[in-house]
Amino acid sequence: MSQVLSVNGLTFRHSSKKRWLKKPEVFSLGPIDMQVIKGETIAIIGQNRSGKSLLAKMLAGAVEPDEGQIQLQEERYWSVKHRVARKKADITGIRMIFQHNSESINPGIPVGQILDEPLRLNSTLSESERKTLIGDTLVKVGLLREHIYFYRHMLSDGQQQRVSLAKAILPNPKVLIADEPFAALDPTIRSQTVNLILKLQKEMGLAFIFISHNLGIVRHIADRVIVMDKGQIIESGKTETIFRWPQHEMTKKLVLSYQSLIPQQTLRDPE
Ligand SMILES: Nc1ncnc2c1ncn2[C@@H]1O[C@H](COP(=O)(O)OP(=O)(O)OP(=O)(O)O)[C@@H](O)[C@H]1O
Repeated sequence: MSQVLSVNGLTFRHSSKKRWLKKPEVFSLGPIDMQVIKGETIAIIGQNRSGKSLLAKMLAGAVEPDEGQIQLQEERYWSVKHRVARKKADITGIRMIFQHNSESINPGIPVGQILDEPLRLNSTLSESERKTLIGDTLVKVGLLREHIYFYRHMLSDGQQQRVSLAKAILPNPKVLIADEPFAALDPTIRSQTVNLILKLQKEMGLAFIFISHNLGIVRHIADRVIVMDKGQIIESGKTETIFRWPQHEMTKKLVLSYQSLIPQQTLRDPE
């Protein structure tokens, strides 16, 4: 099994300077160690403000850690010691999608242009190659080539989610990170999106790391679960092991509150 991502000693120390308009508060995260294998799905769970989003942002390169190292395959993607300038290939290797996906789609620009911009900046492809790639990617996420002419207001929530996904997978990343990707979607679109991501993972060998409060989805699609509390990973393991034999008190609490939402009949059913 090939490892795509390796994280060692990743640490973030809160400094009020970093968020000068927000209320000062003390928060530090890590040190975090984690390994990700090609094609696997990892869920990050935990209570509010446990540091899940911050970890995701550091992995995606949106927030700079204070210490540690992130290695994407053999390439050092980020390291404090070496302050390596991230190469284009590295930046496109890990991509992130957000919960409020419509905000990531500029309302004044047609879909084709939105998708072309990062390609234009990060690749050496010609205009016609980019157009073909964008069309193919739209089809891959279940949209039409003609959607390049559409503006945000002409798209449904589900279609907007697909555009965000298309944007994320265009540079053919190794790892896709998503912060609550299913939370804002209604149940039908949610299950379509889940299936779409599973399909893309199979086709592209994409590793998928997602944050979710929806433990039903977590149990359904994650191979492994990472549990966070107060900026630390307090427990991690195979999904079924975590759900059946949670060790840490916080994990027990999360699993119990999830089980209380499942109809009792389902719980008592023999396997
Ligand atoms: N860019 C940042 N700079 C400094 N501090 C941050 C940054 N992003 C988040 N934090 C701090 O990290 C802490 C954890 O927040 P985070 O959003 O990671 O939690 P979370 O586990 O994702 O919570 P939720 O489930 O509510 O989304 C908070 O105290 C927040 O203020």
